[in-house]
Amino acid sequence: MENRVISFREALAAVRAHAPMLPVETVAAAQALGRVLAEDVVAPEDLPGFDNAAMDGFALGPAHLAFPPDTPIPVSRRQFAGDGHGVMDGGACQIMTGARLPLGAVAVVPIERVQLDGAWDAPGGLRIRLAETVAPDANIRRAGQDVQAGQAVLVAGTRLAPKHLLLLAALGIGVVVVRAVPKAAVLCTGSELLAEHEAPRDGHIRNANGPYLCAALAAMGAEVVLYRAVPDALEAYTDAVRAAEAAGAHVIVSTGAVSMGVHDFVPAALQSMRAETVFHKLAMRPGKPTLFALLPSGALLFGLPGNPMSSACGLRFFVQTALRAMQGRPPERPRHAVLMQALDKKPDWTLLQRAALADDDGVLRVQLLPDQESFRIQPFVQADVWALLPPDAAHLPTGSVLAVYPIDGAD
Ligand SMILES: Nc1nc2c(c(=O)[nH]1)N[C@H]1C(S)=C(S)[C@@H](COP(=O)(O)OP(=O)(O)OC[C@H]3O[C@@H](n4cnc5c(N)ncnc54)[C@H](O)[C@@H]3O)O[C@H]1N2
Ligand code: MOO
Repeated sequence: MENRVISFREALAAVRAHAPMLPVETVAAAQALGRVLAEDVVAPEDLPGFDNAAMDGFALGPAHLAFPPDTPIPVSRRQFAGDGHGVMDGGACQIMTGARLPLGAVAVVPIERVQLDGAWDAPGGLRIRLAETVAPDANIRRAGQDVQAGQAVLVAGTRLAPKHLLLLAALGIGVVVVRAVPKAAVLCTGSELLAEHEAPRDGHIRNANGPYLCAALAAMGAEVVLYRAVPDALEAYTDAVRAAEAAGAHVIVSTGAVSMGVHDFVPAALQSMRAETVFHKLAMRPGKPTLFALLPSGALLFGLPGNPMSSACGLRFFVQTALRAMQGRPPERPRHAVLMQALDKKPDWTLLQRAALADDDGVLRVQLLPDQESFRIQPFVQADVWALLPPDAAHLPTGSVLAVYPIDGAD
């Protein structure tokens, strides 16, 4: 490990470089929500699969389009969605939205644009008159107009959202090749910690980080295989790390005990386990004492500082970066927003501040919230985004453009 205090960007790059790619597996597309594609998806067929009507109305042949206005055209057949292809036989064909276009049809006119004479089941049958010209191809959805067979429709690294399942189902793709679900463990250190249901005792606090980290990891697509509160003792911590490895965790997230306190034993515990510490201490806030280590088992260990915002920020940026990289996802691209207040900041430090976003007549504006200390939970709850104040600036004037990141990073 370098002894130098490294930058936020260098730390992100180090996490990305050390994150191992997870193996691939094949799963049912219907069960694949939130999973990450390991391969491009190529359309096996056209969408639509056949020429069909876009409106309920009448399919017309080329001769009908040339008729003078008001010429009666007999309706000789009907075509419903689900029918096989039929053939035009000289008359018009009453057709329903989505029904396969009969061979020889060149346009569809909506029912409300024609005058109806007679009735389908009456003697003499149904005739239509066109009040206006109908253009060739009108209201026809052509095969392959949406997707063409052989086209790459989804790229490897895509995290499957409901919209992707729509496309897969339409194309009849029942299975997809995805990355394994990353397994995570959450270890919260601190002899002061109580479970959330316990009554407060003198000097104790409730373990707030644990439930948050478990929920945020699940939202990021990880499976939490172990969650444990760990008293302030080195052996209890090493036991918990071993239990996390035994549970198959690819990523172990611990909170607390990484700073300068008498009980800040995480660095020593990792040394005793022969872990390789990649970094410990960053020029960033919150999260200055953040630690990242590689365990001999191959698991990644994130030692996040105990303050709730320091843990939340470390999970949001470092653990999320690792989970993305392990699943072959590209690095996250932030949005950008215009800063609404001027500020001075410590040069060389990256600050990640809780902020509100506002859409001001199409311009995205970011307002940093007051009270940014890392013990405060309330501004986090009120925030829409983390706003990144870059290290190269000591003064940020109003109107500066900042990168902003959704607060939970669960996309
Ligand atoms: N002398 C120094 N003191 C501190 C420094 C420093 O550089 N020199 N750094 C400060 C910074 S910055 C941070 S961040 C914290 C990090 O401390 P630790 O990671 O060692 O964490 P703890 O001391 O265990 O806890 C810090 C704080 O967070 C509360 N906490 C811990 N776990 C939880 C939990 N699961 N849920 C809710 N709250 C939790 C804990 O009670 C403490 O108040 O160190 C500073 N000190
Ligand atoms: O880095 Mo600590 O997280 O500033 O409070």
